[in-house]
Amino acid sequence: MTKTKPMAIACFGLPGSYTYEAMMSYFDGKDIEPQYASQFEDVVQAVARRQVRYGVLPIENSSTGGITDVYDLIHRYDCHIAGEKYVRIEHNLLGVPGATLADIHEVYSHPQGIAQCRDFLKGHEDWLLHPYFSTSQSAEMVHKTGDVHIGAIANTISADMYGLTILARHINDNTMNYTRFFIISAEMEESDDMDKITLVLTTKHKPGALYHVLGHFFYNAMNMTHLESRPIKGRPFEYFFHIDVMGNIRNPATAIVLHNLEEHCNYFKILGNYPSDKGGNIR
Ligand SMILES: O=C(O)C(=O)Cc1ccccc1
Repeated sequence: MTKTKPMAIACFGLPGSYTYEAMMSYFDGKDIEPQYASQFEDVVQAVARRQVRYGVLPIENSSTGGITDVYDLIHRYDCHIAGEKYVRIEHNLLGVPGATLADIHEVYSHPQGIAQCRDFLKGHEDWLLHPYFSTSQSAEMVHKTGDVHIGAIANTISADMYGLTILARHINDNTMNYTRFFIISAEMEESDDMDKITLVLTTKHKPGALYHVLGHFFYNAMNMTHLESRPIKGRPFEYFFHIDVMGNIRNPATAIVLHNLEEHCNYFKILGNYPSDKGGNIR
């Protein structure tokens, strides 16, 4: 019997990152071979160069909003969205075994980790905060230093994986803290069970242009679930609009709405049609 090769997946961070959690739950039961990358761009590049089948990246947080550089990268590298996954984010302050909260002077984490724990960190204004590659890489780094004065903001999985202790538990400002992750691919995927569409477009330079774009969804009863505007490089105060709507591009009624919408845009691209995460993890 021939053995099939595991599916190569590019994952942001090191094992234990929140993106790792998203990957493990999205590909649960599948034979995967993860390749870890410290930078968002490395993940997108590996997908665009077809070195891996899929990439996994954070795209949006329920408290801090869109992780905007990821939108730009997916579009710039001509990648597509093949799936999404929501993960509950619970941050902790981790230190080396033997450290106490009073020992900590410096804290490392992904910028999202630091931004989501502002209230807790306000209580420790003397701490030096270091934005770092990912939460898991911060945990690994603290482990390597062996220094009781240095902490990392990360999840409990990273505490276990990198041999750290939890000095303060659940330190995120918002207890209902979720991040949405994208599963990206080089090719556009299509199937009948897909129910969410992500588009990127620019409007014509006319008053009310965005109003008309949004009106297409409203008058055709298409549920728009997200809108993100991103500045266009070299064109001050002009924007790419990234829009999520519910639907399947194989549905003739949906295809007509999208076609009519395209006529009203200067630029229009379907980034992906994928099965929405039914929010099984949101509680
Ligand atoms: O650094 C990580 O672990 C990531 O996956 C990025 C991130 C950081 C904080 C909240 C959600 C995602």
